[in-house]
Amino acid sequence: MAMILSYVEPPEDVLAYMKEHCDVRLARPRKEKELFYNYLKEADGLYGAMLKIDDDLLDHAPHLKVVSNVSVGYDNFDMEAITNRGIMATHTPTVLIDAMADSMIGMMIATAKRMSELDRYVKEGHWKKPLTSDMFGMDVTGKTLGIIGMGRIGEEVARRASVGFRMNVLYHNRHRKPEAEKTTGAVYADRDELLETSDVVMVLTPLTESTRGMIGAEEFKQMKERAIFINGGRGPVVVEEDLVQALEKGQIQAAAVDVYDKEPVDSDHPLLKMDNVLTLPHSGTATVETRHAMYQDAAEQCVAGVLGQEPKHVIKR
Ligand SMILES: NC(=O)C1=CN([C@@H]2O[C@H](COP(=O)(O)OP(=O)(O)OC[C@H]3O[C@@H](n4cnc5c(N)ncnc54)[C@H](OP(=O)(O)O)[C@@H]3O)[C@@H](O)[C@H]2O)C=CC1
Ligand SMILES: O=CC(=O)O
Repeated sequence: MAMILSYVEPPEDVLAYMKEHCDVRLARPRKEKELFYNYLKEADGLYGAMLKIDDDLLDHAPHLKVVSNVSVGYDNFDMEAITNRGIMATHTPTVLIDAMADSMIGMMIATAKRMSELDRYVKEGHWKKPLTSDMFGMDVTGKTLGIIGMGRIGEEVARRASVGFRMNVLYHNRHRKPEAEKTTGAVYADRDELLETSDVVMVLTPLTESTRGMIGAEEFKQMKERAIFINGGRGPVVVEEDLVQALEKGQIQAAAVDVYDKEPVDSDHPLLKMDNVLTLPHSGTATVETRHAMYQDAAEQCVAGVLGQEPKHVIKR
């Protein structure tokens, strides 16, 4: 019987589904290192999220047919190492789109309206008189949203923003998307135009060699002084130090961050000390329904892969 090694704990029903088709072993690569590597020697499928899958790991996995990520992002995969060995890589691009788009809109509204700051203001007992203008936020309705990396998730953000909030939506990718322009109302812009004219700049690219560090000091300088910056893609797409400096210098108004260079983020990270920064714990898809759907989707693909069938979302290089 084919064996899947899971390094995450899937919901019970998902685990039961996998067990109907395969032998399933659970082991954590750090906490149960020896056990993990023992199972890896025999594994046909590897199931989980965030673990670096590279030559070092694959050298211990001679039978592996499929690596299944419980996420859409796959920057933890060394795709060359994986495909050179004839292993399939899969991910979960469809089931999380709405949850993630909702989170991006939520981050935009919460930051523009200074909601976490005001929440603390009330809870800490400072609300003794009507709010003064120094505590006011910014409207988003009718403003300009710039999306860098308008893919599956970005398109849903664009749709929500243009229909729901009557925002002018600009986007920048390496390639134009004429169909998506028609269905979402988003307008293509070059990077400079997007950075210079957007009231809210949102980053939703994957982490790749071409996006690493793509938003840094120069890009923050180009943004409006009242701009809100939101990173929902991956931490290293943004030069974190430059974001901190841009906020300290008042080059931008505020930020919302769901992803960091190092996760979990250190508790003394400067971003965590700033009132005008909403800091979330990589929780863009963290709803009961969506996380369950991601686990199930990745499980179905892992099972298909080890049984010699074609999984739904094989990552093409
Ligand atoms: N915070 C969270 O919890 C979550 C984060 N994510 C992150 O969001 C990312 C996006 O997901 P998804 O929308 O499904 O991905 P897609 O692949 O559908 O979209 C990514 C978009 O980025 C664009 N892009 C890629 N490279 C560049 C570049 N160098 N410059 C400009 N644009 C670029 C691509 O267009 P083109 O190729 O034309 O450039 C594409 O339109 C994931 O890879 C993941 O990192 C996803 C889910 C949850
Ligand atoms: O970060 C989450 C993902 O699905 O990618």
